[in-house]
Amino acid sequence: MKYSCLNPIAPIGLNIFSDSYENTDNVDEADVILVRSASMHDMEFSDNLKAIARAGAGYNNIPIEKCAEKGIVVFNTPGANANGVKELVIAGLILASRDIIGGVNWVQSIKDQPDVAKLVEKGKKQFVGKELKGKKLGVIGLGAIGVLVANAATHLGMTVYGYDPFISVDRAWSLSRSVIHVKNREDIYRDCDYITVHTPLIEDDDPNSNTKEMINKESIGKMKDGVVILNFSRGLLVNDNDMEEALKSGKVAKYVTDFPNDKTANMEGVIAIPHLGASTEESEDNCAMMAVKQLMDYIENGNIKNSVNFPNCDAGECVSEGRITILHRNIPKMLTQFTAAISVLDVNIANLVNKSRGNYAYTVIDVDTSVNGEVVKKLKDIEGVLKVRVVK
Ligand SMILES: NC(=O)c1ccc[n+]([C@@H]2O[C@H](COP(=O)([O-])OP(=O)(O)OC[C@H]3O[C@@H](n4cnc5c(N)ncnc54)[C@H](O)[C@@H]3O)[C@@H](O)[C@H]2O)c1
Ligand SMILES: O=C(O)[C@H](O)COP(=O)(O)O
Repeated sequence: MKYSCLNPIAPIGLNIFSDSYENTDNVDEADVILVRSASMHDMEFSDNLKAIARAGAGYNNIPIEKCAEKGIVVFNTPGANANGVKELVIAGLILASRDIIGGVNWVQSIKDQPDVAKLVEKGKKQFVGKELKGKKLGVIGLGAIGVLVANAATHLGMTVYGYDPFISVDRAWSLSRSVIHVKNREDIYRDCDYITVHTPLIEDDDPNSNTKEMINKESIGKMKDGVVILNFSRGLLVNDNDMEEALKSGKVAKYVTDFPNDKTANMEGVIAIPHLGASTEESEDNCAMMAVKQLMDYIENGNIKNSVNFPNCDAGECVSEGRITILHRNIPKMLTQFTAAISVLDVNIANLVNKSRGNYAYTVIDVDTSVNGEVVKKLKDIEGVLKVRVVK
């Protein structure tokens, strides 16, 4: 098996690959690809490519539908970098409230003058800030990161409002009881001094699901004067023109973003961080290890965990004589056709697992004899089959 990395991936993760895996710089010959934020939208994928692992959370840099159509399973590593982002969000809250950046830059500007200590005491009043304790924080999106941010902020003495209409049961369990559950974004807009967004970038006609540019003229208009907005999710969650106007008028006091661009990097009132949320040794290690383990389990056993375009499926370790995996469309009569194709050739099915997700489905078939090319050909010829792989 050959793997290719489109971004630097932490060695502790790559070292998990056994001797059966070798690195290649030629993406066209790779069986699996590891990626962080490199855009894959303009890439052509070879027929040999079986899986892509995003060592991170957001996968908007990967064309997941196009991959599904080619039978390429795309994984991400949910939660693996959440603590790194949480800590930077807390730093963002503090940077927006205390003029640490202005103060530090000012000290640099006076450092060659005589009696710096005296100048500091005289000049520090220009950098007076506010405390977070007692302020209201709205967290939109209570996933791996949002929950950690919400919980941490309660320990800073903030009153925290949380909004997520799609929150998972596990996340709900881990959310502090001190977090106030709100059922619509408007409550957050109306009441909060700080608003932080932790949803994926989603473009959808349904305004409840859509997150693209959810921070815009209209939503900002519903917010408190002097609100602070933090965006450690994706730049496109915010309409930059509307933000510029709101910063100029003072409606928004500060905009903290981990995704600066040509416009926001030049805007007054913006604290621009160069996408450092997950750039900690710990997060990079966690993501790399999780990504490699998921890829190996898929290659060696056909198991799918944390895919973003195919259903999760755990058929266990492959102990039977043969195992075939089939990525296919989620349409009627597929299983009947698979079993028919296999039984015609006198092969006995020992175990079968079938899972579906939206338009796509996945079937793992364990057989009592080793799999021959004829079986594979018969399966591949079935309408709706996207990829057939002999795992063993
Ligand atoms: N700055 C960074 O370096 C960095 C690092 C990791 C993740 N991210 C970004 O942060 C996002 C969130 O990461 P995560 O690990 O918490 O992901 P996650 O999948 O655990 O959580 C996302 C949450 O958003 C919720 N959600 C989806 N649509 C929503 C909507 N319309 N309104 C409210 N909530 C909605 C989901 O229900 C889910 O609970 C990622 O998608 C990525 O874009 C950035
Ligand atoms: O979605 C993510 O996981 C983050 O944006 C991190 O991206 P990175 O791996 O390029 O730092």
